[in-house]
Amino acid sequence: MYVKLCGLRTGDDVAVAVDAGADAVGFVFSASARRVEPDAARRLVADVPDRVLTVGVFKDVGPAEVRRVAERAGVRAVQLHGDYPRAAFDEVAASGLALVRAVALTPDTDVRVGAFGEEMLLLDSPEAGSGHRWDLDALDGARPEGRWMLAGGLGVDNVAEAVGRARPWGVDVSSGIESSRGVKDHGLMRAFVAAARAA
Ligand SMILES: O=C(O)c1ccccc1N[C@@H]1O[C@H](COP(=O)(O)O)[C@@H](O)[C@H]1O
Repeated sequence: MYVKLCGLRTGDDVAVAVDAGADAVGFVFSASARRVEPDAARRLVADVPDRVLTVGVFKDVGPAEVRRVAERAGVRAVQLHGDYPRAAFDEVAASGLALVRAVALTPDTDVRVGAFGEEMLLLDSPEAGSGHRWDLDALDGARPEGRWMLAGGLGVDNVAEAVGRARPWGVDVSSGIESSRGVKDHGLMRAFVAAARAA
């Protein structure tokens, strides 16, 4: 089970995520209580070993700005939330960044992993980063195959049940590992990785 911990903001957050065995860590560059400045993220990214993927998270930000911020921060991948055309993905990928396509599941969602050139697909709630669950029954008949992550209101207490129902390749979490909005709880971070791996 691939595990991404998102919305990290401090050096201690990063150290705990790496020590807990996260596969990927996310830094939010869009409007959010979790937003970090690119230069601050660059200092955090410097302490992440190569085995852990660093992901910049963007919502409704144009491809040129995504590239500029991602390159400034030094992340290796970007996660794009919003109504991006295929050309925007291609423009970002041309700079060598790996892509995570983040979508909410609707009847019109293209759930084929790689349909927009992405390495990973993220199925999230319609309100990204809200901590809200979504109806996993919607996956019946629309379940992706391959490298797709489940997100949206996951936490230590429900990740096993959610994985059992959705059968994702990976999971992604932000709100569920916080003590208050934007403040990571290091005990919950460790417990989440363990619970996801045991699921
Ligand atoms: O966390 C945010 O504020 C955020 C802002 C803009 C785009 C995405 C954001 N968060 C992403 O939401 C999912 C899961 O969130 P949660 O566990 O339900 O809180 C995760 O991929 C975050 O990167």
